[in-house]
Amino acid sequence: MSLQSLAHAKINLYLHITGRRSDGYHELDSLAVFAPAADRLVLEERDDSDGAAFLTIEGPFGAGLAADDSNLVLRAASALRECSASPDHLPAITMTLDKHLPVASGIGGGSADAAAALRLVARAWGLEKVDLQTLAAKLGADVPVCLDQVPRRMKGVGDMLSDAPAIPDCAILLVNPGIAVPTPSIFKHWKEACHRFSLAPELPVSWSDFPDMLRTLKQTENDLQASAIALYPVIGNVIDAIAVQPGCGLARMSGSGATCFGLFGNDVDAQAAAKVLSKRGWWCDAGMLHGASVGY
Ligand SMILES: C[C@](O)(CO)[C@H](O)COP(=O)(O)OP(=O)(O)OC[C@H]1O[C@@H](n2ccc(N)nc2=O)[C@H](O)[C@@H]1O
Ligand SMILES: Nc1ncnc2c1ncn2[C@@H]1O[C@H](COP(=O)(O)OP(=O)(O)OP(=O)(O)O)[C@@H](O)[C@H]1O
Repeated sequence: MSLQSLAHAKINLYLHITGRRSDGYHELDSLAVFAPAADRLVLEERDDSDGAAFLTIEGPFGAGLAADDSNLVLRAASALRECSASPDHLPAITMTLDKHLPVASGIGGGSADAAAALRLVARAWGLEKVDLQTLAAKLGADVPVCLDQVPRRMKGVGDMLSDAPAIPDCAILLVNPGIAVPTPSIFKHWKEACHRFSLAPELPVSWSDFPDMLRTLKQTENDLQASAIALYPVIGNVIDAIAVQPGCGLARMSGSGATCFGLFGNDVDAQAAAKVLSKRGWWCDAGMLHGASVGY
């Protein structure tokens, strides 16, 4: 048996830090959407029935990513194995991760891979009844939202998901300047430099069109953006370069960076901007939002 799934990049259209928990983690309010850019995970059954899971990694961002127990794909398989009544008799599996998303870049690539692994391994091992949302939350803050890969509002530390407003047709450009940004360092800088909590914005049930969505989003921010720019000034250059591309309605950083995005009313403008900015040696990817346009 062979199964496969795409693990799409998660983009935080806005990210407000709304509070702090006793364990040190910050409460967030964010609107997560998914870009067309994706890793691909393929699962194949082996002949053995000892519950073993193997991983091989390939693709443009595969180098330097360990295929050992630290990889979120294998951690997802382990978490599912623990849910089985007969873990040593499950079909052995090999997974191949084709890595197209830059690592540690604010677009939740590892989380998307973990969610894809949960979806595929649960099918391969007949564990579809397992509560994947609970397992996902244990694997990482962004893993629950990556299970369904549709726009969602995220609260808490990413574990409280609710419906997003219906999103109009919209294209997205992703740009990464080639630096890995560790999330803890950005939160640490924010805590020391700013540490002012934001309010959660009011969102409508739906946006009538692209300009309507932009009006709301322009009243929001990514609260981690200033800290990321302070530590990695090139991120500011990337945002400025996206903002001046024809048709760009909003340019902002996703997550804790360094990937930034531009929102465009149509795919042609987004593709043209990707062509221009990739000449600067930056990783660029453009296309229509994945899994959006509900109700349009
Ligand atoms: C910023 C987001 O990308 C928004 O989608 C995610 O919340 C980040 O999720 P993530 O990469 O899975 O983050 P983790 O690896 O769990 O967190 C790394 C570190 O960032 C800080 N951290 C992270 C998330 C959060 N809500 N509050 C925090 O204070 C903590 O110091 C934590 O130890
Ligand atoms: N399959 C994987 N793909 C990418 N990173 C992984 C994977 N498994 C484990 N990791 C580890 O997770 C860390 C974060 O990687 P990831 O690419 O998910 O970061 P991110 O895009 O900044 O996430 P977020 O948007 O949630 O902050 C990396 O430092 C990497 O070592």
